[in-house]
Amino acid sequence: MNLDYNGKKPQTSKNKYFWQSLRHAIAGLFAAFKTEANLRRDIWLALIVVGLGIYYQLTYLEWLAIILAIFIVLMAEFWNTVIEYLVDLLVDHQFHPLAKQIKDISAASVLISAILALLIGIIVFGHAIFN
Ligand SMILES: Nc1ncnc2c1ncn2[C@@H]1O[C@H](COP(=O)(O)OP(=O)(O)OP(=O)(O)O)[C@@H](O)[C@H]1O
Repeated sequence: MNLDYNGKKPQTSKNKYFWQSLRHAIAGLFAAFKTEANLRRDIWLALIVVGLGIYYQLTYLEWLAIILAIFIVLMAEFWNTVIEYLVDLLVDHQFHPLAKQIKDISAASVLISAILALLIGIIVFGHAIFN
């Protein structure tokens, strides 16, 4: 994680303007993509799924289901990353049974979202391929 602020005083007060909130949210997006290999893998998978969707000419409702599935998985990955950082901040990488439980349950939420995406993918592409 890059914690170098180029000598500037880091901001710890609330954002005052929308563009400030947006800039920090985009910085968070880049930070997550830079550090999380799982997130980068999910983006590649999502791009492949979108390519297949274009190839099989999915309907309006099928696209809706696929887009929802992709964003639910990404949201779960982002929250999992947040929880991992929070736990590391709290226990400073020391072993703690509760830290393990929190991280494992958080990882389980990603697994559940991935199962949902897989089911949606099977239903949508199964229908598109065999009909
Ligand atoms: N402080 C800790 N105390 C106890 N167990 C921990 C601790 N930190 C990590 N673990 C265990 O190691 C696993 C991996 O932790 P880590 O923070 O590296 O997640 P990760 O490999 O980035 O997970 P993911 O694959 O979901 O991104 C956790 O699921 C947990 O079982």
